[in-house]
Amino acid sequence: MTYDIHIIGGGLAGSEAAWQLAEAGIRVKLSEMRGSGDMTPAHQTDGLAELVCSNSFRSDDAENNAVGLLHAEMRTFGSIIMAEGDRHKVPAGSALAVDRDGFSAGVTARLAAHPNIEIVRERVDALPETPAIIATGPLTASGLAASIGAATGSDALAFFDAIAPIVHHDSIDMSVAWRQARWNKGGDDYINCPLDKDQYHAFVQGLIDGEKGEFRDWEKDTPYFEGCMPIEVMAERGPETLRFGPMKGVGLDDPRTGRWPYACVQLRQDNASATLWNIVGFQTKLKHAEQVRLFRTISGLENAEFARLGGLHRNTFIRSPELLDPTLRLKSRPNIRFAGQITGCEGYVESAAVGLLAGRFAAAELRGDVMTPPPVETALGALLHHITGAAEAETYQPMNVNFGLMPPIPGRTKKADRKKMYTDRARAALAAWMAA
Ligand SMILES: Cc1cc2nc3c(=O)[nH]c(=O)nc-3n(C[C@H](O)[C@H](O)[C@H](O)COP(=O)(O)OP(=O)(O)OC[C@H]3O[C@@H](n4cnc5c(N)ncnc54)[C@H](O)[C@@H]3O)c2cc1C
Repeated sequence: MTYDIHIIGGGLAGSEAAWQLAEAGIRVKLSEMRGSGDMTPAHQTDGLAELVCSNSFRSDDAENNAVGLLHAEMRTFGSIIMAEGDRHKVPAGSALAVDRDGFSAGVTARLAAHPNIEIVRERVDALPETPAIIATGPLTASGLAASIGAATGSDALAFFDAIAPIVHHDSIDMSVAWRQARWNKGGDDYINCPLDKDQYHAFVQGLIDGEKGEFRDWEKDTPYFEGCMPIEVMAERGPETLRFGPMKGVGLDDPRTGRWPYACVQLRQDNASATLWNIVGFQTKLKHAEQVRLFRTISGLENAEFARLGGLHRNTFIRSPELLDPTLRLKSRPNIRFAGQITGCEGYVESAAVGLLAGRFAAAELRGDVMTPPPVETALGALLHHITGAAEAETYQPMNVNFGLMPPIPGRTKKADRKKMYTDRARAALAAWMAA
């Protein structure tokens, strides 16, 4: 097939960009290196849009949370990531969590069946001269990363990211663990494993003393990704840090005591058949044997069998505010757009959203249409401004986003009031932008 645009990388961003372009009638070549003998350190399959760690797209609440609003806006534009996410949803309270294999298979099948898309399993080692979208993510293969470095003239920024462990359900002792969502929001979607005071402090000490993976020289000065911080790094910040983070006991009623536990570990369903559960927020760089030993000190997990253990990887992304224009084009080579986490945005949903924007901008350009970026009042616009470095960048906090973090609106002091105003303002701005 002859094509109008080349997309490199079939992750969340590249898949979404391909879909948006193809739906607009543009012919797309989508190059993905997995399936051709190459692999990244975090992916495990050849499927497109593979989720490399958690199976959650975070809050789906469009009234109270900016990520939820981002979901809603993406659905408005026919997002394939949201459509397949909704189709493969698993219970997770007010969050949208998905069966990762079903989700990835769904995205792969729909892209493969689209008449305007050709998927080629190949690694690309240089930036193309023709119109292209680079969506190779934080684990971009080294040849292309070098080519990007040469074209941008600036050093790539690197940071660490970690993977949480996954447990087989039938190895969890449900006479000790129990099903409940915190504050009962979302029924019994989570499995909870309680820790008493002694157990908790011994666990924290075990994390601090535990043997960790070695750093290589080139990795030593790389900072962590705040939203995916390894538990042992949190433990090192203070004995109570985990108890106020992923090991919070509040809002969880242990049926054996009738009280909230001192600390608690939560597991979230990871596949549709509910045979696999991931330990929420338990990304780690502890050595595998150490992980097994320590996690089995948690009540209910004494005999846990692990489908996957935690891990740690270095990520790469470009300094997008300096390098990209407001429609995600590389300023020095406008035939190239960047999308997804390689732009420095963090999170599955954000990566897909930037893919959606890059796809729509490219489609408009190839058709000869003018397309203005979405206004900053919308969730998509706020994210775009955050990436391209516009003045209002702080209106979108990529991780743990909620409207409470946004700047106060004069005269509106109550949080609920502000949330409603932001939501109403975002909806009006999106409608006006779509109509223009
Ligand atoms: C270890 C790790 C854990 C993470 N955990 C979470 C999490 O729990 N929750 C969350 O919301 N976000 C998480 N993220 C952040 C982010 O959301 C994901 O990285 C997300 O997958 C980014 O989407 P993407 O499309 O930009 O990149 P990816 O999904 O990584 O897709 C990029 C694709 O490009 C391909 N590729 C790379 N180089 C080449 C090349 N030269 N030629 C052809 N193909 C190439 C890769 O094989 C891959 O399929 C994590 C990131 C990492 C690295």
